[in-house]
Amino acid sequence: MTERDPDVTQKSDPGGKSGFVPVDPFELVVFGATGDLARRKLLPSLYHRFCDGQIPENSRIIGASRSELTRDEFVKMVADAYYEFEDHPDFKPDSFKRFTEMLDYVAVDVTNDDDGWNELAKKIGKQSDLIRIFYLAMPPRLFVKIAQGLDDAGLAHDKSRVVLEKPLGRDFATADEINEGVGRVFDENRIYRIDHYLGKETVQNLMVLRFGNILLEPLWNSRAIEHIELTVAESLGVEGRGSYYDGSGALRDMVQNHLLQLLCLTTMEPPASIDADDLRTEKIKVLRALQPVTAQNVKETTVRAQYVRGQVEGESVKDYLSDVEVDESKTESFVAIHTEIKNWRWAGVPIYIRTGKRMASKRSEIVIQFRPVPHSIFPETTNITPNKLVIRLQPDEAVKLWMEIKEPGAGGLRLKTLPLNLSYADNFTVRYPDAYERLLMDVVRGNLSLFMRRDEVEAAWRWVDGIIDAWEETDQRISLYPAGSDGPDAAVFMLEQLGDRWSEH
Ligand SMILES: NC(=O)C1=CN([C@@H]2O[C@H](COP(=O)(O)OP(=O)(O)OC[C@H]3O[C@@H](n4cnc5c(N)ncnc54)[C@H](OP(=O)(O)O)[C@@H]3O)[C@@H](O)[C@H]2O)C=CC1
Ligand SMILES: O=C1O[C@H](COP(=O)(O)O)[C@@H](O)[C@H](O)[C@H]1O
Repeated sequence: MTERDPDVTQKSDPGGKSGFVPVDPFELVVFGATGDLARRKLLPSLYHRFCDGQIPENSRIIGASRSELTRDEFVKMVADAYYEFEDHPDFKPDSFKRFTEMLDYVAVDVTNDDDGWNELAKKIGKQSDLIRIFYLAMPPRLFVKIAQGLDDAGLAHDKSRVVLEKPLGRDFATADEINEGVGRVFDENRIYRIDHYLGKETVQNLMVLRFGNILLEPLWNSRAIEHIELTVAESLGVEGRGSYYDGSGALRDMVQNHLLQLLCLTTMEPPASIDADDLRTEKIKVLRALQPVTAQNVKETTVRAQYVRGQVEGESVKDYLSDVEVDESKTESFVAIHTEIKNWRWAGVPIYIRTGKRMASKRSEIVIQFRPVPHSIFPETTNITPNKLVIRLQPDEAVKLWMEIKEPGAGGLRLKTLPLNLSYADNFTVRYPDAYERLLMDVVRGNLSLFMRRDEVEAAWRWVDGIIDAWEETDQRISLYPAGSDGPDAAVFMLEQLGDRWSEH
C-alpha cells in the first residue's frame, strides 16, 4: 500500500518552513459547517491561512449542513463565529470580505436522498482541475452515508480527498465499518483521518526534540528512563457537547486518539523519514506492543472517575451529571492508566496516562523521569534528585530539563535541582497557527504524514476496547473527584502502589 497521494503537485512540507507558501487552488466542502467544530476551528483557520496569502482566491469553500441558510446567512454565521471565538487584533474587514467571496452554502440532510445532493452537485464540479476536498465535521455514524451520497451524486471522483473527524467510530467494529464503507468510495491514500493534536506546534516539536538532537537518543530507553507520564488535563467541562460526551467518555474522546498518538511519537523508533508511510509504520509498532488491559489486571491498571461540583479557577461549577443532563451515568470524565510497551526499548518502563475534564487547570505535558545516578559521591546529598525532562505541550509551551547544579557558597557541595528551560514564549514571537490551520493546508498539499492510517486507528481501538470490556466485565467502580482538583485519590493511590507519584505543575 502506498501512502502517497498520486495527485500531489506540491512538495510536502512537514517541517513547516514554507507554512506560507500558497497552496494550489481547491474546492472544499465542509459537511457540518454550522456545527461547533466548523465555527470554532475550521472556518477561522481557513481565514487565517487566507490572510497569510496561503489560499488562492479562486479556491471555494462550501458549507453543507441541515440548516436552511442562505449564502448571506452563512457568511454572517462565519463572521459571528470569528468574533465569538477568535481574538482578532489583526482582523481586516477588507480581507475578510475577500475571504467571504470564496464561501457558499448548501442545505443538505445527508440521511435523505433529497435535492440537497443535487444542489451540492450543481455548486461544485464545474472546475474539475481543482483539488476537491470533503471535510466530514459530522457525527461519525454519518460518514459512510455521506461517502455513499457523494458517490451517488458523482462527486467523489478519483482525485477527491475526504477528511474524517475523530472519534472514528466508538469501538473497533464501528471503526471497521466506517473504514470499509468510506474505503468503498475513497482509496486509503485519499482518506485523511484527523487528530488535531498532531497539528499542534509542540507535538511536532516532539519529533524535532527526539530526532534533531543527538543527546537524547542514547538515553531514550529502559536503561536510563524510570517512567513516562502523559497528562492532558482540561479545566473546561463538556461545554454543550453533553449528549456526545456521555456516550463517549474520556477514554474514547481523548485516549484512543490524542494520548495514544502522543505516546507513539514519544516512544516510537526513529523513522527512516518524516514521510507518511515511514512515520505511521513506526507508530503502529508501538500500538501493537501495548500491554493489553484485561479483566485480571484492570483494577490495578486503570482508574475511571467523574467530577462532582467544585471550584475551577475561582468559579463554582456544576457536577458531571448536571452538565450532561442525566440522572445517572457510568461515563468517565477522567481516566488514568498504567501500561507498558512490550518491546526491547521499553519493557519494564511504566507508562502513566491520565486525562480529565474540570481539572485544576489546562495542562498537557509529557514527563520523562530518568533513573537516579547509581551512586552519590557527595556526602551532603546522598539522595540526588533524578533528572526529569518535561515537555509542556500547552499552555506555556516549553521543554524543561531538570538537572542538578551546585548551590553557590563556600560551605561544602550542596546540590540544587534547576531547569534548563527552552520556553517558546522566550524564544519566539510569531503567532502559533492553530493545529487545524496546519492540517487543513496539509490536506490541500496532499501530505498524509500527520494523519492516521487505517491500521493505526484500528490498533488503537483494539487496545481501548480491551479496557472497556474489562470495565464492563468487572463492573469497575467510578471514582469521584471534585471539579478543580487533580483528579480522584484512586489515581494517586494507583501510582503509590508502584512507588511512584504523578508529577506536579
Ligand atoms: N467540537 C469539537 O470541539 C470537536 C469535534 N470533533 C468532531 O467533529 C465532529 C463534529 O462535531 P461538532 O461540530 O462538535 O458537532 P455539532 O453537533 O456541533 O455539529 C454537527 C453538525 O452536523 C450537522 N448535521 C448533523 N446531522 C446532519 C444531517 N443528517 N445532515 C446534514 N448535516 C447534519 C449539523 O447541522 P445542523 O446544525 O444544520 O443540523 C451540524 O452542522 C464530530 O465527529 C466530533 O466528534 C472533534 C474534535 C473536537
Ligand atoms: O478532541 C477533543 O479535544 C479537546 C481538547 O483539545 P485541546 O486542543 O483544547 O487540548 C477536548 O476538549 C474534546 O473533548 C475532544 O473531543
